[in-house]
Amino acid sequence: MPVTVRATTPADLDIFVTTLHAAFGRFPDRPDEDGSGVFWSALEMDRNLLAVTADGRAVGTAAGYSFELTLPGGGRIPTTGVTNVGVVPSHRRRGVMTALVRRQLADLRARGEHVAVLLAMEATIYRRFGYGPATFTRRLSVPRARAGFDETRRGVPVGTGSIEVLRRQDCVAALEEVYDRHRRRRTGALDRPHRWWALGAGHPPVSREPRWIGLHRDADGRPDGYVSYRLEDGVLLVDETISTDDGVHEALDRFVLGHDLVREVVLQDAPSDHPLRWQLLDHDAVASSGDEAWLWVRVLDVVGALGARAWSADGDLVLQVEDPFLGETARYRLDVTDGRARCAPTGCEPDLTLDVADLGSLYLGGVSPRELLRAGRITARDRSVVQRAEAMFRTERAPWSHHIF
Ligand SMILES: CC(=O)SCCNC(=O)CCNC(=O)[C@H](O)C(C)(C)COP(=O)(O)OP(=O)(O)OC[C@H]1O[C@@H](n2cnc3c(N)ncnc32)[C@H](O)[C@@H]1OP(=O)(O)O
Repeated sequence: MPVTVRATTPADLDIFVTTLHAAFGRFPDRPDEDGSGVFWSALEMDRNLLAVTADGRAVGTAAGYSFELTLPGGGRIPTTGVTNVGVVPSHRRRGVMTALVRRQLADLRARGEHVAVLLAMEATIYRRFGYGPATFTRRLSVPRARAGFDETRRGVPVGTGSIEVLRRQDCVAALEEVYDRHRRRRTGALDRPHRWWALGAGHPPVSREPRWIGLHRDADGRPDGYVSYRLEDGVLLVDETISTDDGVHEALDRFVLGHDLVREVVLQDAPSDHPLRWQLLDHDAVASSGDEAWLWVRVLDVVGALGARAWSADGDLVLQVEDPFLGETARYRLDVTDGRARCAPTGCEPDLTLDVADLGSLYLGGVSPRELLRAGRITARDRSVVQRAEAMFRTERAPWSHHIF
């Protein structure tokens, strides 16, 4: 049965939420009277889509949030966080999602956006639509009894700040401000618009669920980091540790790893390059699990996207980018001088040939071209090209994203 995809308005909120929850098999929570209090409260109803059957039944949804994404080199671009894609079980596998995604990608291109991003429910769904996994997280668990820091390291930070334990609701403004400073500097991070904090939308510590916050302040008393956590049956679970400085980050890690009445500390969704095991006396005390993709990137405009980020090495590359979902193939010449790129369509022979989803994976510098070559995902003219690509795409730190939307 053919469906029509149409944009929603605020008047569609109820039908949007009901259809979405039917797709997920859940009953919709209702937000508080002021519109706050559940993760989807920050929906932008002028940006969402509904798939409707010929007899007027809503059977599918897709949403977009307006975010800003931090790129390698610190540039920031507007991007859409795609989410709430759902098709009611009675209408699956008939192309409803495909119709929603096709319309959404066209809309996002019309807005002039270079990339779209999403968090995937299942890693098998989104590659076909041109999204590639681009940032990664892992779960780090440490038995507290083995959590001693190695004080003989050459670079043990000299802490001049302090940590205060507060309830989440008593320091929201400080959390918002610290997060905002962090995300402007961290490649792969998304902003958390004020509206999310004001509504308590999203997940802790943005949402209003009770949390303890270790708020770090510098020597002048200015907040410059925090850790959001709770204790469950002797396990201290960290939602996120946010700071703009490695020394502050270590101070916050020391704080949770030194907490009394705790058997184990779990850093959920930690960056993939967290140096914790190199900071402890017992290298093997840190168990890493749950390695997974977090942010998936979909390049919409190759010229705009490649021109917007900074590059770690100068050089030139010709990329052939294949986009089977949109039925497009094109070659682009990338010329990098002093870390900035000029990118333009070309007719030259390609150095690298890759799917647009793999370009999305490489874009933020969190995935190595060599690894994709070894995996058979990209092809290269010769080895020297891969070395050059490796040096150019690389970023100093792994990109990390931790906004749940
Ligand atoms: C960013 C986010 O919102 S993540 C949340 C995604 N939503 C959910 O998981 C909610 C529960 N699931 C659903 O609502 C639906 O099954 C959806 C949205 C995942 C898919 O909707 P459908 O309308 O059935 O997809 P559609 O018929 O367009 O299928 C497109 C292709 O994706 C494939 N596909 C669809 N769902 C899945 C899946 N869960 N895993 C792997 N492949 C899938 C289909 O087989 C089809 O492949 P083909 O083109 O080779 O034939």
